[in-house]
Amino acid sequence: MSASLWLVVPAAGQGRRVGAERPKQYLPLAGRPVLARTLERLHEAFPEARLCLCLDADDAWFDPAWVPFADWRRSPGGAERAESVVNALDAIAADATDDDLVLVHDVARPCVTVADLTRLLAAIVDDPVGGLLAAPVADTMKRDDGAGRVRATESREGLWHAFTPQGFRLGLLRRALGEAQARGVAVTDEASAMEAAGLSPRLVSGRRDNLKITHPEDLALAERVLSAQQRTVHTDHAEASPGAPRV
Ligand SMILES: Nc1ccn([C@@H]2O[C@H](COP(=O)(O)OP(=O)(O)OP(=O)(O)O)[C@@H](O)[C@H]2O)c(=O)n1
Ligand SMILES: C[C@](O)(CO)[C@H](O)COP(=O)(O)O
Repeated sequence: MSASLWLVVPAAGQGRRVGAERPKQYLPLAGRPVLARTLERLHEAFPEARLCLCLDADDAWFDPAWVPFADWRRSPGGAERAESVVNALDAIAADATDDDLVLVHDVARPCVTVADLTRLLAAIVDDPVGGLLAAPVADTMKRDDGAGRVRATESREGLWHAFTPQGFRLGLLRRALGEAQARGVAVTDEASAMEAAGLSPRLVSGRRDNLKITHPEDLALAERVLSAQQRTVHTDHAEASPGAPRV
C-alpha cells in the first residue's frame, strides 16, 4: 500500500495577540476568512491530500463550507499548539500508517505559496527525518538586558526563522511529540520535538512572505502579500507543477 499525504492544520488558537472580537483565523483577509484562504492554498497544491483540522470544541465561527477537501475531519484543540497537533495525529492514526507523510501547517499562515509547498514536499519525501520551510535570519540580532537596553549583539550565523509546513512521517512524529510531552519538554513546533528526540530536520529555504498572522498589523501586511502574489502567482505556480505528489 502506498503512503498517503495528510495535512494537519492547527486552528484552535484564540488569537490573543491580535486581540480581535473573534479568533484571528476567522477575520476577513481580502474578503475571505483567514482559515478559508489558508485551506485554499493547501488545496491548490495538494488537492488529493487528506485533511485534519484542529478546532476548539467551543468554536462557534467555523463553517464547513470553507473546506475545499473531499476527505477531511476535525479534531479537538488542546491547551497548546503541540497538544492540538497530538490530538490531530491521534484522530488520523486509525486510518493511516506510520509511513504516511504529515505536513503540519498553521492556519495563521495564509500566504504560503504553492511553489513552496510542493518544493518542501519534494525535499523531504526521501529524507529519513523530514523537514520544514524556513529562512535564514537577515537582521542583526540584539540581546536585551531585561530593561529595554542592548546587552549584546548575537551572531546570526546559522540562525533560521522556522515556518510551516513542517513535514514528517506519522510514526516518527507521533513518537517524538509523545516523548516530548512525557518528558515535559515544551515544543512550539514539530521540528523541536524531533530535535528533542535527537534528530535533525532538514531546513528547506522558503519565501519570507510566508508570515504568521500574530499581531494586529499582520493582517494588512498579509493582504498586501496576497495581492502582490496575485501578480506573480502564475510564474510561481507554473514552476510548482502541482498534481498528484509522490509521498
Ligand atoms: N491551543 C492551540 C494554540 C494554537 N493553535 C494554532 O497554532 C497556530 C500558531 O499559533 P499562534 O500563532 O500562537 O496562534 P494563537 O494561539 O491563536 O495566537 P495567540 O498566541 O496570540 O493567542 C495557529 O494556527 C493556531 O490556531 C492551536 O491549534 N491550538
Ligand atoms: C510553528 C511556528 O509557526 C513556527 O514558527 C511557531 O513555532 C508557532 O509559535 P507560537 O508561539 O505558537 O506563535
